[in-house]
Amino acid sequence: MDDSRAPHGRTPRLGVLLVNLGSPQAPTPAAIRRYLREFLSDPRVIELPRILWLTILYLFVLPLRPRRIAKGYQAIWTAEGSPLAVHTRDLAKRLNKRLSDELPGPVTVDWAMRYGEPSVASKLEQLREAGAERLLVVPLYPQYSGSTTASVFDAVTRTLQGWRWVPDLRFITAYHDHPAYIAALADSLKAFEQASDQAAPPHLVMSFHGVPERYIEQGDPYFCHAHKTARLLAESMALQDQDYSVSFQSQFGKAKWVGPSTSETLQRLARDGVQRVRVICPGFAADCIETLEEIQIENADVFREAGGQTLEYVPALNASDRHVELMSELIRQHTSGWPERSNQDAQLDRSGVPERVERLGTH
Ligand SMILES: C=CC1=C(C)c2cc3[nH]c(cc4nc(cc5[nH]c(cc1n2)c(C)c5CCC(=O)O)C(CCC(=O)O)=C4C)c(C)c3C=C
Ligand SMILES: [Fe+2]
Ligand SMILES: [Fe+2]
Repeated sequence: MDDSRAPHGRTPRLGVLLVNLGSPQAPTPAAIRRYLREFLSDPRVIELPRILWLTILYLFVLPLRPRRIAKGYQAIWTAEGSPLAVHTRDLAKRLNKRLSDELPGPVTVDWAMRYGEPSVASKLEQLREAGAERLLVVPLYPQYSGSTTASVFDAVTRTLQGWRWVPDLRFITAYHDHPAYIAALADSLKAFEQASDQAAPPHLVMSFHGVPERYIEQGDPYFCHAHKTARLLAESMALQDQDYSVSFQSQFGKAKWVGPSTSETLQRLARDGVQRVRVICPGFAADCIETLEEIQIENADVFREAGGQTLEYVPALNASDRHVELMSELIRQHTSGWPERSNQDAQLDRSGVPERVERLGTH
């Protein structure tokens, strides 16, 4: 059991951990297999009877899928690694600088991946070493889902179970309707519009990652969160019903997923004579295989094959100024008024402290 906290005398630090989903370490079948094994073994992600699912996973998914999707990862991979990891890292770096300048007390902003590297456990350990006695965990999922957000909660609390002295802990469960989030999305749409040479903006598709329909029936708020984000974004852009569609992408497995699916939506629009579409994926804080490959490459083909002309993809918030702005506002709101109960309070007036307390005291 780890039992140290910051040695007394050091100022207690606020630790902020941004957590994203995770990505393979390399765009190779072997690395993808390692990543999928961890990801798809999480019972929060696949809610099938364990033995049944593990049989499918080991007999079919892990032997076949990594090779099938490796090309997709190779198409989006950057010199610095997986886009999801690169953007998440850059966002954390920029936030660390910004909040260190702005917040009154010491702060460290860092990032971790729920699956793969850098792990939640290793980053929590580092924050503890740095004296972070207050900890704010920010899963980078605007819309809550048990399959994503709650799984980050599991990873954090599993690590803390091994600590003797746990930090003061706060956890952001969702920010799907936060005005700063909606403003950031609207701002990136407007910037995209200004850069475009077309007079009228094209039909907007708001595409969210899907989840199995059964999860929603059983009480997961994800579908409602996604629709609320879409409505608020449409309102802030003054869009009429016919100007935009809401759809769900990245279906996985045989179960029925929430719909309508993004590719069917694009086919329907093309059949209805829509020539140009603009796609935004508000549920993805950072670009990744699901946006850069599935939307920008695959679904652009789907749209053209159905008779459409151009699909423009609006990049995720990534490490942009508007994302830094949104995150610093969220973090400020969730940490303001957080009392500094700390080791410093425990620096007792030692007069009259019994010898045994003096000897064992961690103060
Ligand atoms: C943004 C929210 C996400 C939800 C909700 C979500 C649910 C969910 N995903 C799968 C299966 C897969 N997802 C994969 C990739 C992936 N998923 C998200 C986000 C959400 N998933 C991100 C950010 C990524 C990208 C990772 C990257 O490396 O770029 C994959 C891996 C790729 C593939 O094999 O197609 C799978 C598998 C399920 C089953 C699920 C809901 C239960
Ligand atoms: Fe996913
Ligand atoms: Fe996918």
